[in-house]
Amino acid sequence: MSTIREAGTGTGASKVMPLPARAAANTPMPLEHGIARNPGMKLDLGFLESVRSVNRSALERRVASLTKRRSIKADNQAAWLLRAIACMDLTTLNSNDTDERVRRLCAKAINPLRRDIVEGLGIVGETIRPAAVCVYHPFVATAVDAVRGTGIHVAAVSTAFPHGLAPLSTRLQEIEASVKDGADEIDVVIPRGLVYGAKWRELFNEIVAMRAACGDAHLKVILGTGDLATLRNVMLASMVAMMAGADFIKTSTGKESVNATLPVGLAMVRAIRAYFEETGYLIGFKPAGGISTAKVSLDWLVLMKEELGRPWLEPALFRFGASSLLTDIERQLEHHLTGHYSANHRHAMA
Ligand SMILES: O=C[C@H](O)COP(=O)(O)O
Repeated sequence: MSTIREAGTGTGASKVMPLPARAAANTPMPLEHGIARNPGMKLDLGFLESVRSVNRSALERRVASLTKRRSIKADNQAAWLLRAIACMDLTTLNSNDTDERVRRLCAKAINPLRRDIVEGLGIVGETIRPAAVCVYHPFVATAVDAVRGTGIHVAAVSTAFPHGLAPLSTRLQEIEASVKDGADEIDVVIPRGLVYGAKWRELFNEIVAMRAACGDAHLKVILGTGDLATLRNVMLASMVAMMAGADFIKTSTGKESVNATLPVGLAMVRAIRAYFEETGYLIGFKPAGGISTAKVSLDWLVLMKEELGRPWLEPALFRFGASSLLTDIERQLEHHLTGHYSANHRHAMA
């Protein structure tokens, strides 16, 4: 088996998005020294009003060209799939979650691939693990305990996930409780009604308060894009979240009838680019919900590389929110090595 090349080197000559002069002047810290945390900015209603409409068919055409044109094969594909694991928030968000299930999820995160697959790929001794496990608040302490010392983060879905329909004070208390229990990252949901009513200032103020409640924990803002009706709403909600200090913007809870789709993801990625051009800050992106196949994960990675560039193939700026993706990636890697697929139950999850 030949050495696996680093993911991100094999789909062509895409460059990191050029740094515009204005952003270059504002960029607070070069990438090689880490990514400066987005401090947010004042709510710019003028900018929001200037966004007229978003051309859905142009986004769909762009997605089609990216996913059809790019074909990632063999060793190169295995490398990209390992990259997908490293950029994963391995998730369990079920009504029947238990401490025991969360411990099993964490055990899988610590050893995401079977030993024979690790040996076959020639990556013994390399640490390839999901960036985080993602759980409901009551399981944060259990997860923190289970992954202690591994470098895996614990993300908590707080703020009355998945609907966000509790008083703001209750939602802020939930964030504070998750942080107290040791969560490194907090995934919050926005009340979608604030978007329908174009209550941008109220939405902005809520997210500012959530960011304050997070303290040092990183804030991922879930838009629930399947509920937002228009791509313009998706763009505007993305901008408001970033202006309010989001570290990441995230598509979906996994509980909407439509979750992460590539064209909607592209609209959010373009909003990240616009925010970068305005402020110089790099915001992370997390598609989540319904991403369950290795093939689709490759489409998302290609989209990130082509639209934003190499920094967005790192867990600091890109995550999949996924409960079953790891199972399919492990199956595909086994197929890559043996030419055979095994049953899903041979790749035990939580
Ligand atoms: O945030 C993550 C999602 O809830 C996971 O959704 P999924 O179960 O469809 O992978």
